[in-house]
Amino acid sequence: MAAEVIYGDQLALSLRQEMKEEVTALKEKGIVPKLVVVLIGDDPASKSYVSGKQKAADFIGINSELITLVDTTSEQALLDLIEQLNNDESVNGILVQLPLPDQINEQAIIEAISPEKDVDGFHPISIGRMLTQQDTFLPCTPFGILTMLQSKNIEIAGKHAVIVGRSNIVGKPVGQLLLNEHATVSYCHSRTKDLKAMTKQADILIAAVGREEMIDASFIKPGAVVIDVGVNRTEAGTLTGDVDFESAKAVASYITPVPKGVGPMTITMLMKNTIKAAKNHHTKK
Ligand SMILES: NC(=O)C1=CN([C@@H]2O[C@H](COP(=O)(O)OP(=O)(O)OC[C@H]3O[C@@H](n4cnc5c(N)ncnc54)[C@H](OP(=O)(O)O)[C@@H]3O)[C@@H](O)[C@H]2O)C=CC1
Ligand SMILES: Nc1nc(=O)c2c([nH]1)NC[C@@H]1CN(c3ccc(C(=O)N[C@@H](CCC(=O)O)C(=O)O)cc3)C=[N+]21
Repeated sequence: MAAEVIYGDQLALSLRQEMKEEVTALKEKGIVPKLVVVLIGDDPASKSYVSGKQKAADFIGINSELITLVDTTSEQALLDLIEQLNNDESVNGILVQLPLPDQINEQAIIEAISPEKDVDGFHPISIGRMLTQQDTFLPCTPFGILTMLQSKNIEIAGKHAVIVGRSNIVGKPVGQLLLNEHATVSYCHSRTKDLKAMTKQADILIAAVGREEMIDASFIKPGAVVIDVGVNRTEAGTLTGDVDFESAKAVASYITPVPKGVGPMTITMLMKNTIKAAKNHHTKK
């Protein structure tokens, strides 16, 4: 039997509709959530992501501002901008699009953003809070994946989740969120000896590598849930995931497509975090 496809774009739309109503109600109380996105350089993939985010913000009624800087911007200039945004009472969320050019230390930038405005959930304080299961901004892609699993009532507790990829923004935190939901979690990466032997054990398989269709049916246990995080641009210019969708679909129980899978959910959770930041700011005043 073919897997059920979990369409992130459809779930994203219904969540955005709910958020739009919530923002309308907040505005009646004088609260207007505001997100500032800082984009350095003119990488086409980054631009496409940023425009998706702006569309979502417009739809929901979130005030979003894009600051574009040249790719020769110095680390100090970016730190100064962040300080200014940290001190700006009207700004609730700050996102600096990654990756950054070589002259800028990424970790220094992530740590400069006020944890109260860290809607990406990348600050060490946010990560520490996630690890210790305190209230925080969850990183958007892992949060989106969890929301997709929950939307289908997919059982996580006691299941073996295998994550392929251990980046700070996707692999590591998605494993942590699934651990918090009581999964047994294994991480695989470029030094893993026998990848297929690992992925074959997965009840929930998360592919977050960035290699075009590297996971085909032969890596998947029949009936597994397959979440494809990869967004790869092919030579032909189309988008494809880390999973060979057609072959995987024949053995999995659930599968996410690319595009229209995890990507739109990442953006949606960013909006959710921005609304949360605005509400937090208001209750603190
Ligand atoms: N849909 C969405 O919302 C998002 C999608 N993405 C996409 O997800 C993918 C991953 O992104 P990101 O985590 O930032 O990428 P990174 O490049 O930071 O991490 C890739 C990970 O894959 C591992 N890896 C590389 N080659 C292999 C291999 N042959 N076998 C096993 N593991 C391997 C690396 O291992 P090692 O650590 O040993 O180097 C690393 O941990 C990309 O396609 C990206 O575009 C990213 C963010 C959001
Ligand atoms: N500070 C920061 N935060 C991020 O969250 C962040 C980042 N930097 N840098 C880059 C990655 C990548 N990422 C994506 C988000 C949405 C889609 C997405 O919506 N993709 C659509 C397709 C979009 C298209 O057509 O180009 C889809 O999968 O359907 C993709 C990729 C967020 N990232």
